[in-house]
Amino acid sequence: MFSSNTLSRFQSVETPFYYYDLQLLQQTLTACKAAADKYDFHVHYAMKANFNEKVIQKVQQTGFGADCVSGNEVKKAIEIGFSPDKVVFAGVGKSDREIVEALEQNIFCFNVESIQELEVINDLAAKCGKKARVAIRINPNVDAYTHANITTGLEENKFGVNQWDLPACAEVLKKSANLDLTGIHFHIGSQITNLNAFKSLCVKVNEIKAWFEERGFVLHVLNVGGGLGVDYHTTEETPIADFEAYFQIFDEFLERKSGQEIHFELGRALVAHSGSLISRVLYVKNGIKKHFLVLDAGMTELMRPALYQAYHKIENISRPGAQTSEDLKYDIVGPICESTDCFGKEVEMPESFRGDLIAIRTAGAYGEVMASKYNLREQIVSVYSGS
Ligand SMILES: Cc1ncc(COP(=O)(O)O)c(C=O)c1O
Ligand SMILES: N[C@@H](CCCC[NH3+])C(=O)O
Repeated sequence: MFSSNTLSRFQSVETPFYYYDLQLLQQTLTACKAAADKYDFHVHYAMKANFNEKVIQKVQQTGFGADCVSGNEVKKAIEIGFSPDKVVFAGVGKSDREIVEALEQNIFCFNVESIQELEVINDLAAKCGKKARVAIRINPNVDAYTHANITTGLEENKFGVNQWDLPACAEVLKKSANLDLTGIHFHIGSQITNLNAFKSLCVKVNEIKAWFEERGFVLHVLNVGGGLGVDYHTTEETPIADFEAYFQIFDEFLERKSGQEIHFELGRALVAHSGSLISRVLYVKNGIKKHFLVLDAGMTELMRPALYQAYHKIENISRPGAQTSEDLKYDIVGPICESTDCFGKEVEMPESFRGDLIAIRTAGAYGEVMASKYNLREQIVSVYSGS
């Protein structure tokens, strides 16, 4: 729950807005860093999860690298202070301009997602008089047991080089004078809560690593991506993900040679719980079959429920401690001209009124950054505490 100071501060800010608990963010980053350091693991923060400046500044100060998925993310990371040798650039559709700009910045490495991309990077690096460090992103065909829309490591997904293309990939690597192979890269999906998925990933990485090493390639880096999920139901009870249990799996199941670095690309688990979307009830519509709370925030501010039917805990923070009843359930909707503009259906809430403040919790990852201008909505603003 929010402190009374925070609640009274909320009264003076125009809704909707994102609220970030920077203290919780710092505790989360510190916990992750300590757990990673224990195994000498390297974490690159997946900037796509949240590139709010205050958030990424804290991430940068913790000593993590940055995992970027567009030229603008690469630029932003460097601008904020991430050292280029801690910046990696992934994505299935890097444009020539984005590649050249990243080459000019001397980033640590491109996570390359197709053989054609490998050839293009080699040509562009030659033109720039550079050697591009590359890791091959491989599609391991490992089930992440997560929502179908956020699974990335199955053969039907567009991401990475398929295993049957590895011989051709090795040929291109051997003949490309302007490529320098740093290692191999994997990412099987997001919001993964069944840690067995990561065990299966380790088994696959061991196999593929051996394949490369048998052919004389030296792999300095094994990058196993991100994907660690958070519990959206227990925002207060488990505000910090179990990083120790997560890293321990890789320590136990991943084979590494001495000197070989293990890299991670965590996004959601680092930032999700520290963000909430704060909104106000504009209207209460009581019907026979349904009661609706119409908020001033919509799918334009938080798209996850509309996009993946994602669950977020919704609280009426104007009525702390007020009783809920089985008989009073609301559909919590926004003002956007779409029927999917709904944050939750049949949500048990205390009786709510126009003007009440509503918090949509665990919205720090893939929330603000996925906001859109649809319906010519206002630019979303952010409020911070605990800095
Ligand atoms: C290549 C890559 N790395 C890292 C991430 C971060 O994932 P998460 O936020 O689930 O940790 C993603 C997003 O799914 C991704 O596509
Ligand atoms: N945007 C997604 C996750 C996709 C992660 C990026 N590959 C979410 O909101 O859960």
